[in-house]
Amino acid sequence: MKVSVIGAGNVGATCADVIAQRQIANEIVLLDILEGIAEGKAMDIMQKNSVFGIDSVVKGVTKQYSKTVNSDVVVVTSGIPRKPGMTREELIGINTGIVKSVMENAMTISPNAIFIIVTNPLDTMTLAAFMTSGLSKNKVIGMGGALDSARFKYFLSQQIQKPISDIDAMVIGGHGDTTMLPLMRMASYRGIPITELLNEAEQTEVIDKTMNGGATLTKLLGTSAWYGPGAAIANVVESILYDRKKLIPCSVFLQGEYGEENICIGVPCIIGKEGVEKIVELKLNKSEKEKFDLSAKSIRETNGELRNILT
Ligand SMILES: NC(=O)c1ccc[n+]([C@@H]2O[C@H](COP(=O)([O-])OP(=O)(O)OC[C@H]3O[C@@H](n4cnc5c(N)ncnc54)[C@H](O)[C@@H]3O)[C@@H](O)[C@H]2O)c1
Ligand SMILES: O=C(O)C[C@H](O)C(=O)O
Repeated sequence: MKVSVIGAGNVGATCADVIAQRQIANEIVLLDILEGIAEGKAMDIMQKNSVFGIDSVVKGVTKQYSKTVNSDVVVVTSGIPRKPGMTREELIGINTGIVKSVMENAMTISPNAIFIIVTNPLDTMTLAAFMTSGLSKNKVIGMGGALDSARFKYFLSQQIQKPISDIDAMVIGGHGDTTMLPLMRMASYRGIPITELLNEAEQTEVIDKTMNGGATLTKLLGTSAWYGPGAAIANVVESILYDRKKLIPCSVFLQGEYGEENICIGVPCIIGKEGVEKIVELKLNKSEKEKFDLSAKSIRETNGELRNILT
């Protein structure tokens, strides 16, 4: 099984490393436009593989799309990350052109691949990849909700002082500081509703921390995060390659689901060998639906800018 990762920066290289370490794919190609960076990171990962006796092969290339031929999954991590104080939406100008050109180059050489878009602003870049590629909607998956849900679980575990693996929780909506919708009503600790364990103020605190999770890390690191993102991408890749049919919130093109159309936004999806195999429609209550609608409205505003850039 072959995975290509386009953009060998912090997130792309970490994702390749996790995929290799967990032996999710036997062949991983890292590609970047900067001379030598992908080759160097691939060599470093291979030397780490040598320490642990891992046989997944990681190759690094500069601009050589021919090496990505017939990939089963292509991960798009190319693009500029935000700096402290910025929003993800501010990246739209430069990242749209990058995502468009990467899709053009990668899809002709891997006609059967499923694409995972990571570049920010995530929901709008997923729409850009979908619109400019002409691929079917099941083959273009935006990774945002998988990471946001991981952060939600982390902050819940901190608040209730219980292990992360005992917590189940999901974030839907946009992958933006103000557009995320952490579903507190559905979060649980081993089946016990979290709403029975935390008072309203504590719940609000966890929601705020989750929504600002990316911004908090960007402030601490001076650039955006990579360990959580790399792992969250690898989880989506694994569900596709092994047809695990995991329920993962992903940004996908909606045509009527959740009352929305012609937009990519985070919703729970069954992810398997066909990519997005099913969109699961949760019964949102009035307040959740209002927040989801506001999230979609805000993404549409950014999508308006996208249409201006693309025309
Ligand atoms: N969706 C998410 O959950 C999530 C999480 C983290 C980061 N991100 C986004 O992912 C992107 C990458 O973040 P990062 O921290 O790895 O940034 P980075 O700067 O470390 O790496 C980006 C890499 O992309 C490369 N690149 C630029 N243009 C390219 C092109 N046309 N073809 C191939 N490679 C190209 C750069 O040379 C660089 O190596 C950013 O847009 C960031 O906001 C999204
Ligand atoms: O916060 C960012 O800009 C990067 C990414 O979207 C994240 O959530 O870590």
